Amino acid sequence: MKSLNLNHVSKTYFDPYAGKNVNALRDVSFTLEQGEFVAIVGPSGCGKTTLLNMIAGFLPHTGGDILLDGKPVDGPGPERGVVFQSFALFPWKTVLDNVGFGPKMRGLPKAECDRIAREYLELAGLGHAAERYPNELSGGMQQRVGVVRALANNPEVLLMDEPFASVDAQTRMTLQEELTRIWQERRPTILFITHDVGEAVFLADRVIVLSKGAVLQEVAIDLPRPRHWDTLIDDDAFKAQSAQVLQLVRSA
Ligand SMILES: Nc1ncnc2c1ncn2[C@@H]1O[C@H](COP(=O)(O)OP(=O)(O)OP(=O)(O)O)[C@@H](O)[C@H]1O
Repeated sequence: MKSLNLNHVSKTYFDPYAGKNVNALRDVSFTLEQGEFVAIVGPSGCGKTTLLNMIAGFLPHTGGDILLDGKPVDGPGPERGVVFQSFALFPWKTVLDNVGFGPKMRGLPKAECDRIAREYLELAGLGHAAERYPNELSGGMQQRVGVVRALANNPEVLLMDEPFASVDAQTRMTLQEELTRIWQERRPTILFITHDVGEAVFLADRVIVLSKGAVLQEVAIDLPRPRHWDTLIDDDAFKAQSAQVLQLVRSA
């Protein structure tokens, strides 16, 4: 992927209860370049999930253009991987087969699917769990499997919608550190949606703040990498950037 461009994108829903249209997104424009890690934050109801679902091709947009390498997005595609908060691993498949599912769907031979799956599991420190079934894993481990399953498809852009929201705070910090480490090693393009300002600043190169369906401001995050919570939690630059983004979200 060279770039993902959103040009003046809007989305109007019809709300059958109120009997009128709701403008969930208005005139949203931004660009994601190859290998960037961008987070989108904003208060509840500002349109984050709607935006991600439209980029994923699950929902049609009602105005503007969404272009992947210049081509309009008009449905889901394998070049866009998606990880949700409530991930669905196949309970009847082992962890190895869950992660190898995408490569298998691409028609690769079983040995190659297993090789790819093992490589990604090792990358996430899950090599030892390859033969287990999802219900034998903790919630944090399942979430890791969900992330590497999406990565094993080798997507050009990874779309993540609050993927760590349902795990405990300790595990969440570990998952955030792991994701930044994997991102630095592989450099996938990532668009990460969260309502957690600390998470957004910790992970991203750039944070886009949404307010009432529109882009309020983009904030560049110039913290050195690799990023670790042990050092950043008390780092003045991290605190200042988090405070800046938090103020924007609170004013949104
Ligand atoms: N299917 C739908 N029909 C009508 N209105 C909808 C629909 N889905 C979302 N909306 C409205 O669109 C707006 C944006 O919703 P969206 O779920 O994208 O926000 P969000 O920022 O992801 O919220 P949260 O952080 O609470 O998940 C809200 O006003 C919501 O009520």
